[in-house]
Amino acid sequence: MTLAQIGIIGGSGLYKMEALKDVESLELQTPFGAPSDAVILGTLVGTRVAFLARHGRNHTLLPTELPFPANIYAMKQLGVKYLISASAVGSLKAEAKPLDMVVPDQFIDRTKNRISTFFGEGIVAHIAFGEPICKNLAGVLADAIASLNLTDVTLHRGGTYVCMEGPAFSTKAESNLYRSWDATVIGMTNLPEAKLAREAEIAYATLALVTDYDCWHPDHDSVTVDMVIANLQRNAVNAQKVIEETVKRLSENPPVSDAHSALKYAILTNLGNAPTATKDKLAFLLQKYL
Ligand SMILES: CSC[C@H]1O[C@H](OP(=O)(O)O)[C@H](O)[C@@H]1O
Ligand SMILES: Nc1ncnc2[nH]cnc12
Repeated sequence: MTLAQIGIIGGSGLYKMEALKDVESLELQTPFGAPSDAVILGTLVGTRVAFLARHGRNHTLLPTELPFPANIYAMKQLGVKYLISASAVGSLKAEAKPLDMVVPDQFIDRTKNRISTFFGEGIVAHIAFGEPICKNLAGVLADAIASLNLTDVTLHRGGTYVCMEGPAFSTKAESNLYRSWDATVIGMTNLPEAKLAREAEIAYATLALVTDYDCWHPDHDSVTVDMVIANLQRNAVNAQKVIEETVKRLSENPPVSDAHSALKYAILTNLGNAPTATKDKLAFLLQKYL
């Protein structure tokens, strides 16, 4: 049963969607454990959506501690087909200034300790990930941002998000290295989420909200949390407006997405002979293919 077709994962600063009505709080369990916190089901501009605070509503989980598989599987269990991730990021380019919004189209993986697949235990799959973000969902998100004409906010369509392990911010040498790779923003969370969402055949797009210039910038010797927090609060207000407008557009005109059939040619194992326990564990992902 589908409880919500649109999911929202709120990152640092976005722990709650103020405009949700008819709210239900679900303490979910998945075969991959419990999600970061209760999933909040609610109505936004007439559409049921599922909201999850990525680090918990009281921000208690480090990026490395995040239960990414449980978070994405929980969204799948609810019937989510489109997932919007709101995330705080540092900027690696002068033109992407604090408070700006970036809708990235690529990732570079610099994580070390993340689980970013549902597969294993007798079932092997290799999803295509050349285009890690759903272009159509990202287009709806970017158009929604553009339509709002937010004060002090410039929209940047496309760009590369470097996903680092953290929790410490980068060194200057690292920050300059990522700049030399032409990356646009840096964060600590979105890449494992995007991979798992693709395996779960959920279209995924990132609303990257710039909080700081990372440490490469001549005005910043290092990134500090107090610098980030001041901008997080303004970003959270803007993010909610953007999400509301995006949900309205998605419900009026749900886009097609390659992500919705990502497993079609990805599974190498003959599922007929695969371990029953693994098939049961992955039931929400595999049901179409069994
Ligand atoms: C706010 S400082 C660093 C913290 O913020 C970002 O989190 P999220 O992507 O959940 O908004 C970044 O990835 C770090 O986890
Ligand atoms: N400079 C930065 N590096 C990594 N993650 C961030 N999140 C917000 N700012 C960041």
